[in-house]
Amino acid sequence: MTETIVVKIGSSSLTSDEGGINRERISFFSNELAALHEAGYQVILVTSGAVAAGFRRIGYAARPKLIHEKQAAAAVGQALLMQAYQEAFAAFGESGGIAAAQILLTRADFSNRKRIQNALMTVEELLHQRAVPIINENDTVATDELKFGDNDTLSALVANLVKAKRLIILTDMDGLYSEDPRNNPNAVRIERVDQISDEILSFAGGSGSSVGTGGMRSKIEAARISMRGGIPAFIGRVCEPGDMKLAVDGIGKGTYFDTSMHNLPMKKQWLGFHSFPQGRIVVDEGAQRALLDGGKSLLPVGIRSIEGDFHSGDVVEVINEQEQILGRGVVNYEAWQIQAVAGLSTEEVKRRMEVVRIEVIHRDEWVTLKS
Ligand SMILES: Nc1ncnc2c1ncn2[C@@H]1O[C@H](COP(=O)(O)OP(=O)(O)O)[C@@H](O)[C@H]1O
Ligand SMILES: N[C@@H](CCC(=O)OP(=O)(O)O)C(=O)O
Repeated sequence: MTETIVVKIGSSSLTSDEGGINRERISFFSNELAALHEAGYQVILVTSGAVAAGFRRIGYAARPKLIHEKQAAAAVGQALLMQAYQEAFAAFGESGGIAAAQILLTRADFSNRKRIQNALMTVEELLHQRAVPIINENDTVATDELKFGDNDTLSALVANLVKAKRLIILTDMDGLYSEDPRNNPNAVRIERVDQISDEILSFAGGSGSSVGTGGMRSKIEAARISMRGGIPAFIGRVCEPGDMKLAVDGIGKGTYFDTSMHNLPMKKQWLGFHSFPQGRIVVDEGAQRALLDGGKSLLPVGIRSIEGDFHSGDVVEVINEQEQILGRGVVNYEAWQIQAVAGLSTEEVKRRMEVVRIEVIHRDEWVTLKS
């Protein structure tokens, strides 16, 4: 089977701080992507840069802050960005070059089964035809509260969706450092990460440039989503010819995030990444072990307390007493029912209440999110 690589390029690598596209950089990255394409990979690009590319052209002096101004800038910049990629990719391959295809997605598209399946089918057909799908958030329609905001998360969701061989997140730094090197030149680079611990998260700061948005923090969060879905990730820099291939081959300039997880089926991707939890269940250590290590269902006996007023069939988040998120699942009880039976043994629950299923969350309707 042909392997797919998802590459995410941030605004800071494609545009200048003053606004506008850096055509040289676009041409360089397109060269690097074409080399992967020619090596036989299926290549998907997740690109930022629409706002940064468009704000000057539309007449703003600096990157706008207001949502409608950003959306207007993105509407202008997205066209400029695609035009630049179209021109750059036209130079490769046979008869007219590699076709670059625009796909604009929102968070709402991922939550809607039909829409995301349609998007996936389109992406697969484009890859089959040896085109390069170029994905960005659909900034002009994404509402503030539902925005990805940065494209790091979007790229991890895309990598999961297509079951990529690797997610490559490119930025202006050659990997994750123990601290932002812009603030501390003595910070050391982390070569490999196999678990996103609190320490790793504490290393990551915000964006260093005036055009980037997410900084290292959102990249680490993206790596976590990717790893959860069984997709190894790389965060780093591609600055010399051949660097992209090295990054894919596991010897690039950056940090590698390894995973021993299996790919998540579509249903569990929805549960883990796209559903909207209606409440929280706090569980004890025994229940945590059963859910995380034992592949078991959640029973009333392991429940300490609940938060929120949810109904049977809703998605809830499960946390431990230290408030760490363990995962999400579809709950089989009403919130008031759990309140009545929390901490009780299965026999006692059955004695007190008529329930359709004894499991509060069945393991088939559960996805672990704690790494
Ligand atoms: N621990 C860290 N290691 C490396 N870079 C970091 C770290 N913490 C914060 N950063 C900053 O994250 C920036 C990259 O994120 P961002 O500006 O959002 O770029 P992009 O536009 O490529 O997504 C770097 O330029 C750097 O200043
Ligand atoms: N969709 C937006 C992405 C916003 C952004 O700047 O993201 P990033 O540079 O990846 O932190 C755009 O194209 O401008």
